[in-house]
Amino acid sequence: MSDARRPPVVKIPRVEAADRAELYRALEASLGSPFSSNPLVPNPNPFIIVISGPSGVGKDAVIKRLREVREGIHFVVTATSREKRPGEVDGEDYYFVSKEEFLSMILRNELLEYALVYGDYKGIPKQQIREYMAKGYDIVLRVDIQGAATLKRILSNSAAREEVKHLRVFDYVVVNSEGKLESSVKLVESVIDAEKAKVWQRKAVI
Ligand SMILES: Nc1ncnc2c1ncn2[C@@H]1O[C@H](COP(=O)(O)OP(=O)(O)OP(=O)(O)O)[C@@H](O)[C@H]1O
Repeated sequence: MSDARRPPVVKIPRVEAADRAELYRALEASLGSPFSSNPLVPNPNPFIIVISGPSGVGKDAVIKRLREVREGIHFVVTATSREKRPGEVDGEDYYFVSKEEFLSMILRNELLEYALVYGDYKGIPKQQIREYMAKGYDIVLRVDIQGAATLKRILSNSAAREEVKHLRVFDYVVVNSEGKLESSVKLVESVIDAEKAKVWQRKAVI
């Protein structure tokens, strides 16, 4: 075997000192072939994206299109105590529950965030988020600006929580300009992709 075909001589780090990925890389390099075709970097964490903004800016339009163009996202269906309107579908538009049921969901701490809007309760069920995150889905939540501020506080990890006082509520601003829905949705997709490619990923604990 000529020198050119021989795997390069690689210094193997000390087992006690090196982390597992470092050790695998060194062993693979010295053998000249990988142990497995699986990447060493784990899959990115499922991601929670909160879409918020004043009424009429196009939140629903952006979410509707995002669902059409992107796989692997789950749009959380809000629970509400208001009456179902004609044409609305339970489990699709909202989960319709009685006021008593809603209050017991609050007591059982089953809601990530809730609000009383014109006498009716609206809230985000935690179980749905847990279930879909466990399956690897990214989660999309749609809330008003007040809800976004609450979620930012809840979803930020404890290290970030200390800084939150100095941060503005939002991480990104997408301007949904008149007639530019496609580019708005593309920008939202880029935000998701960039966040998932981060070395230090956010990890929401629900
Ligand atoms: N980029 C855009 N260009 C033109 N029209 C748009 C654009 N985005 C949304 N719209 C239209 O603007 C209207 C309001 O949008 P949408 O209902 O999605 O807003 P929203 O933020 O969800 O509002 P609300 O909070 O009141 O429910 C809809 O008729 C929608 O089709």
